[in-house]
Amino acid sequence: MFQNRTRFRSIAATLIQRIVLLAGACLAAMLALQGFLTYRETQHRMDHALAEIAENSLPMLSISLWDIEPEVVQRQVNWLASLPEIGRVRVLASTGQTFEAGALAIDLPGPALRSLEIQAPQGSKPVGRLELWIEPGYQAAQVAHDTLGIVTGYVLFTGLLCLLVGWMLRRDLQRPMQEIARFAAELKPQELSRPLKLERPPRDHQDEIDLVTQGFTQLQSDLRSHIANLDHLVAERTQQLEKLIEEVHRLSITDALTGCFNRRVIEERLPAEIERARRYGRALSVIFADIDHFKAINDQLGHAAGDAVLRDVGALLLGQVRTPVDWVARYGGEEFLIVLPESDLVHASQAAHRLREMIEAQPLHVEGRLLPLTASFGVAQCGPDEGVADLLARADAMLYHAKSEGRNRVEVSG
Ligand SMILES: Nc1nc2c(ncn2[C@@H]2O[C@H](COP(=O)(O)OP(=O)(O)OP(=O)(O)O)[C@@H](O)[C@H]2O)c(=O)[nH]1
Repeated sequence: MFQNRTRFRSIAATLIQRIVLLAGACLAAMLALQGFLTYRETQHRMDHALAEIAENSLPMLSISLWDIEPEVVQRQVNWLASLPEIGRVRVLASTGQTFEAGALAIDLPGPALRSLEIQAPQGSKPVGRLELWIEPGYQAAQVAHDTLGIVTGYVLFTGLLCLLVGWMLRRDLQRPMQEIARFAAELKPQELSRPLKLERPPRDHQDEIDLVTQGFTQLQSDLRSHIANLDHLVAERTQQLEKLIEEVHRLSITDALTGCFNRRVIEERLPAEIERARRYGRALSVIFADIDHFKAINDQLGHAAGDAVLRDVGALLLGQVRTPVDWVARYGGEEFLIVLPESDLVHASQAAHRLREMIEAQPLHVEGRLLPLTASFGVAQCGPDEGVADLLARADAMLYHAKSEGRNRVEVSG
């Protein structure tokens, strides 16, 4: 799921391994302790059994030895040796006779575990001595038997406990943690609203996994609002940028003084207009307008006054054309070009006359003075195969003609 240099192992698996190791160590310690205690208890039990056997055997042995009946004594010794707890039996009679029986060699086990005086029946004097050795195999078997029973219980209990703890760790820790990790790894930025839902048994309390889940949900919500803020910011910035681009574009095609289009628009837009008019068989005309004696205004009233005149004439022209079909551009100096798509020579000529009359009829207010103003116009309609340069040259020739004919005139290229 995750790319990492170190090997992955779940917390639950580590905890289960540690619990099993700890349980093993505890089991071993319990085993040793239980073995020791069982050994002690078995020894005590054997001692007690031995003492009982010896006490019970003494009267019979006393009679047999007093009556000097060796066969009976030997039979009794044999019977004692046949008891499972007894490894070896020896009776030393005061007459010097020895009676022995048992599987255990006498020199192996060391001194007798129990050695008792056998008194004569009347109890006046001893008639012999009874020595008993325990059967080590029997004791070991007893220890093993008792220990095994208890240890089997321990092992079963510990194993069961480990299984239970392992199952709970997997259910309560491993599975939810894996679900959280899988959810986090597969979560896409556009899915931040998808809630993290864990399948957990009902509880009356919260735990660390609930805290992680809540933290994750909080993180998702924070990320969502952060992304929403960013989106909003991007949209706002994009809008500002679009406005700026629009403004930059407007400035790049606008003459700063008059607000008309600049020369660049003439170069870019006029050829396209002519092409469109030709393709659809429509008329297109242009008008050159040039303020008369503008140099005199500059010279007499100053350059600022000249600028004001240019601004006012530009505004007047812009106000009179049929925008956005017709458009006005400052050609240079005090000369304007008015482009009239969809207009033939008659309409263009009428428009030029109307403009001329308006300029003449509205003397401009410049620096508190009323300034009479006229302009000359040259009009031309685009011919069937005519290009931009030829069309402008013809209109310009008409303007030149109007100037030479006395100004404040409209000359139309026939
Ligand atoms: N104030 C101002 N003057 C300008 C600007 N551009 C050109 N001019 C001036 O406009 C004047 C044009 O003079 P001319 O070409 O002789 O034209 P005119 O005086 O109008 O004479 P005619 O056109 O023959 O009537 C020049 O003096 C230029 O310096 C401008 O942006 N502002």
